[in-house]
Amino acid sequence: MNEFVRKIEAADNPWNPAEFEAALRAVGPERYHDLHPFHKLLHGGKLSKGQVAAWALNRYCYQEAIPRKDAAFMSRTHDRALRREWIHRIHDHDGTPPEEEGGIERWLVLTDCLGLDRDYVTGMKGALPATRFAVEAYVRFVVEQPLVVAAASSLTELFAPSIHRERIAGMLANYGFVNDDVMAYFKRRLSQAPRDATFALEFVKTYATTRELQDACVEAVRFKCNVLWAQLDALHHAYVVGLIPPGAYRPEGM
Ligand SMILES: O=C(O)c1cc(C(=O)O)c2c(n1)C(=O)C(=O)c1cc(C(=O)O)[nH]c1-2
Repeated sequence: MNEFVRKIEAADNPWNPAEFEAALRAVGPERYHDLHPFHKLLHGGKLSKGQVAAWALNRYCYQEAIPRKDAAFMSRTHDRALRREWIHRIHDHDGTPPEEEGGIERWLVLTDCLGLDRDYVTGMKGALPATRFAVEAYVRFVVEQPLVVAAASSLTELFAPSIHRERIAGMLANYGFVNDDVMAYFKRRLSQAPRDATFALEFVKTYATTRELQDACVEAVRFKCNVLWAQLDALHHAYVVGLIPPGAYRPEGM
C-alpha cells in the first residue's frame, strides 16, 4: 500500500488509548539509550575518571537545554492549567532558591567531584559539537511541532527510572570517586520523572485524537531517542575510539 493511502486510512482509524500507549512504550525496548555501548561502559565501571568527566561535561548541555525547551513549550499554550502543571519541570532543574537548589546545581556537584571547573562546564566550550547540535535539535523540535507532538517527545522519561537505578548502583559500586551526594541528581529524578511522564502520557493520550497525530507522537519518541543516542555516539567516538574533535575537552593522557 502506498504511504499516502496508508495515511488516509490510518487517519480514520485512531488507536484506542491502550493500543496507543503500547505503541509509545514499545519505542523504549527498541531504541532507548540504555542499550548504547557507552552506557554499558559507564555503568559497568569500565571508564577512566577522565572519560566519566567527558560524559558529565557533555551531559551538562542536555541539562541546560531541558528548562529552555520546557519554557518554549509553555510559551506555546494559552491554557493556564497546563502551564501551571508544566512549570514545575523548570523549577525542578533551575531550582527555587533558597529552599530548593535544583537539578542543574546537583549536576554541578557531580562535575565538581570529577575535577571540572564550573565555569568551564557551564561555558560549554569543551562540549562536543554533536552534543550541542543534538540538544538544540530537541529544543527546536518542541518549538516547531504540534503541541501534543512536542509533549510526546518528553515521553522517553517513561524509560528513565530504570536507567537511573542502574546508573546509581553501577557508579556507586564501580567508581571510588562517586558517593551518595554525587548521585543526588539521579536519586531525585527517580520521583520526578514518573510524575512528569504520567502527566505527559495522559496529555498525549487525550489530545492525539487522530491516527496521524498518534503516529507523529510515536515518531516523536523515536526522534527523542535519536537525540539521546547521537550524544552517546559522539562521546564513544571521541573518548573511547579516541578521535577528540578540535577544541573539545581532553582528559589527561588522551
Ligand atoms: O539519565 C538519563 O538517561 C535521562 C534521560 C532523560 C530522557 O529520557 O530524556 C531525561 C533525564 N535523564 C533527566 O534527568 C531529565 O531531567 C529529563 C527531562 C527530560 C525531558 O525530555 O523533558 N528527559 C530527561
